[in-house]
Amino acid sequence: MKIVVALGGNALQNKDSDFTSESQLNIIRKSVKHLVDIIEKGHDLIITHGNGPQIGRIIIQNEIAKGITPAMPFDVCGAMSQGMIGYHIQQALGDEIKERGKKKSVATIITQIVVDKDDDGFKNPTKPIGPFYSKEEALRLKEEKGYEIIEDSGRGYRRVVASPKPKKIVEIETIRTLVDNGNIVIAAGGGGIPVIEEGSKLRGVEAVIDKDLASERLAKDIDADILLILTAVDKVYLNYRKTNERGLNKVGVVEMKKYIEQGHFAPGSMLPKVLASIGFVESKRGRKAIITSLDKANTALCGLSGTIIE
Ligand SMILES: Nc1ncnc2c1ncn2[C@@H]1O[C@H](COP(=O)(O)OP(=O)(O)O)[C@@H](O)[C@H]1O
Ligand SMILES: NC(=O)OP(=O)(O)O
Repeated sequence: MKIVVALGGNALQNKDSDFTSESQLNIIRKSVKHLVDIIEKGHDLIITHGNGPQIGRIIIQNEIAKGITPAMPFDVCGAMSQGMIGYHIQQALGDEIKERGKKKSVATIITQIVVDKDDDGFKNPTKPIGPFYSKEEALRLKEEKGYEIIEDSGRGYRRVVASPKPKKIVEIETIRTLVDNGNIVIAAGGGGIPVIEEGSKLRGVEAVIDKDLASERLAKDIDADILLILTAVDKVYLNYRKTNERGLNKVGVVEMKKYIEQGHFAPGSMLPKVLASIGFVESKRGRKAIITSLDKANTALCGLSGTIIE
């Protein structure tokens, strides 16, 4: 099977207070073991990943360094996050594959994704980036730096930025060629670098695309069989974090759409995962999406855990 695996933040970082490069590589080394288990079952993997915490921190580094060295624009920070995270996944995955006596090449593709310059996402910022703040810190940053702030699923306050929808993956032919030739590809990291078309040229824009929606685009474009979204929770829940919380196992798209209308999924966190899953499953008969945690990925592929949307 051809599987697009979307790695969420918890596969890339330990906790919000431990952001060293060493810590990121260590957690990725643990995460890739689950991915190599999938590869050993004979599946072809295309890996995407988030970058919300990482791009937020790169932007903070740029803000602090202002006056010493020029600040890089958002699109360049997005490219930096793709390179940084792709490098660690590429190294960790390559080492794990070698250790298990397998032969497979791993390559990261710096990926640009075309967005519509008039996308509503530019007017209404929804993508949380960077660290979590207390309410007081968040209000101070709003005042001092003009950040847009939201409360993020009961986990604290975060800066939000524009998040236009992904329309077209610029490097799709390269990705397809590498996948078709048996390579493991890391692409559309951080949702891809958002670019707009200006005549025959591309121009980077100030935004962060949602990686789950970008993963849906990629999974459709390479004709994947499964979109596997790995995050911090083992399942999608109804009435999440309430006393009547209930995990979803196998769900059809009609039922899932009903739950969206009832407001069960938080925008900026679970909602894009559910929307990406529905979009992928609806696009072709036989396609399946799974939302689960990294440690449940393998059992979920056997239909034994996670939320499976068919
Ligand atoms: N209905 C829901 N079911 C499960 N998790 C939910 C739900 N609504 C919001 N969430 C939150 O969404 C989080 C996943 O989104 P996010 O942290 O943005 O993902 P990522 O792993 O891609 O960074 C979960 O860890 C949980 O805190
Ligand atoms: N770009 C993006 O969606 O990142 P996260 O998954 O880390 O939020």
